[in-house]
Amino acid sequence: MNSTSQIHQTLRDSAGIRWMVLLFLAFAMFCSYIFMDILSPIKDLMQSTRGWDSTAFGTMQGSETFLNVFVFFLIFAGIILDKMGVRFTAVLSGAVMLVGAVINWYAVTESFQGSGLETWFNNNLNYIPGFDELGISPFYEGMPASAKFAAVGFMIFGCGVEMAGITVSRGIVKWFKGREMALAMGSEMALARLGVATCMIFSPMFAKLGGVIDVSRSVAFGVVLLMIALIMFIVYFFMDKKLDAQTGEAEEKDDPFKISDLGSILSSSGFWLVALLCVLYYSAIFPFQKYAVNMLQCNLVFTEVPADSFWATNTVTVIQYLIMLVVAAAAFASNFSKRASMKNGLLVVAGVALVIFCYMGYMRQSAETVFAVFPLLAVGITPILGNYVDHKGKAASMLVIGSLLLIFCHLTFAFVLPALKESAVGGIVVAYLTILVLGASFSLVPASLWPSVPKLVDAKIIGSAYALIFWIQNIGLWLFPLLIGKVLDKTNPQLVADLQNGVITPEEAAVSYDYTAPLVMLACLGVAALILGFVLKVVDRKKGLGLEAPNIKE
Ligand SMILES: NCCCC[C@H](NC(=O)[C@@H](N)CCCCN)C(=O)O
Repeated sequence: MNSTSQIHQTLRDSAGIRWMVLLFLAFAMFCSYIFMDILSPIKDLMQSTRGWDSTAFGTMQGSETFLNVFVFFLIFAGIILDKMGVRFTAVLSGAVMLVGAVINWYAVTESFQGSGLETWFNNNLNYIPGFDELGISPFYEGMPASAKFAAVGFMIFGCGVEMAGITVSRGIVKWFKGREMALAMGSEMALARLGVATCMIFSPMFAKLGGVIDVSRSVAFGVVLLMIALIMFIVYFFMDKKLDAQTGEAEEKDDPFKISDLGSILSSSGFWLVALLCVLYYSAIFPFQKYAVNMLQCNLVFTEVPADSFWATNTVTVIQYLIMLVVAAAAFASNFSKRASMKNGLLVVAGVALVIFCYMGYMRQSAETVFAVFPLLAVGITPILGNYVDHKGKAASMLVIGSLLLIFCHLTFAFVLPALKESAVGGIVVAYLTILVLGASFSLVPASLWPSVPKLVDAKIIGSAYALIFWIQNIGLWLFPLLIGKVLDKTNPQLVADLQNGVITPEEAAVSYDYTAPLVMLACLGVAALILGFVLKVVDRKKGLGLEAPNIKE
């Protein structure tokens, strides 16, 4: 390298540094995704130890999006991002997530029970004028105090995590535009999915550690990870500062945010189609994810493994997690291997490890470990599909295929799985296959949707564009966990009555719901997303949006 090219080299021109920056951002998102779903695999324990029924659980989970949607926090987050820049917003989002998480943790601790704070929450927040009338209050009369306070923490965390999401997206565009942008976004999402799988495995383990159930241990684990996420963002802060010093750029100063920028985003039909498709698709995935473990518990018969069996030990949990890392690492590495034999070898290793992972999940007879395979497939293939979008394009077609697979999976869960309840092996096999196909769908849509946004709006307003899409998406993410909880209670009236009258225990009730109605509702969202996908293909052709074109011109 001669001295002139050294002078023009910036941090982002070095592939190693660029990918290291991605690692910091992605690891922070990995930690936040763990926290986001930390209570999902222990819904049954929340019911049996804290008295959260489906409505309380759904309301508390839905609160994550409350401030973002109804107080328009996400829109402000977009403005902060475009005004203050990526690095400031990254650190701010890390701090906000941590504050919310600590509150959430305290709410589910033993110390909260019987405290003055618990009494206060029991006596207050039972009626929120305006919000109650509109049916959008994140609290209701009779909601357990711990669920109310946890909801307060979770809504603060929700502001931080969504702010982090748009910030990381803009950060990736800043460091990777014109390079491997979709692969980088796919890799970031892959690590986030690994976070969800990690949480599915470790959250129940921490809650049941030492044979004593304490749900707050799981949340504490998430809080520690969020501290690490904040450190990652701080490290990113300094690297990003150095990049700006090298390039002499300061996007936020050169291109200050103007409210009129929002107008130019909103007048784009392509933007609207992508935003609507996003809300429909994600509403059928993330809210489902919060109930999926419980849905499996209700639709499959799990035989408790004897406490002295090898399959009941925490060692198995750790081994299974290591196997999961092999699946993820081998599939991920296959993207970067130039030799076909090496690539295929890595994919075979990933496939074999995946089968072992599934077998272990079956032997452990727990719904959490069966569902843990869902994000795992996405870990492996999201980067592969991102790479495909970078080099071959076809993003709009991938959105259509992803929606089709989504419909197929929710209908299988709704009608085929309950029919196989008596078949111990058949039920699990169908559950695994359907979860894997859903995982493929969950790779196709995100890998193609997010890298398409920079094609729809001007580069200088990308932060606001992501914020607006996230805001629209958050309306669905707020509504659907709540709706699923309500639909579950409404379509299981006998179970709810038996529980109230003490005919069945909370433990029995927790695993006896009929999930058909909520699943059909989610399949309908898939149908609407599919229709929008076709419309988007037509609009893309007519307006030449370039959604089917590759990101990298070769
Ligand atoms: N760089 C891509 C960022 C988007 C990833 C996307 N996340 C979201 O859409 C979040 N708004 C959702 C947060 C979930 C709330 N429970 C993803 O595919 O994960």
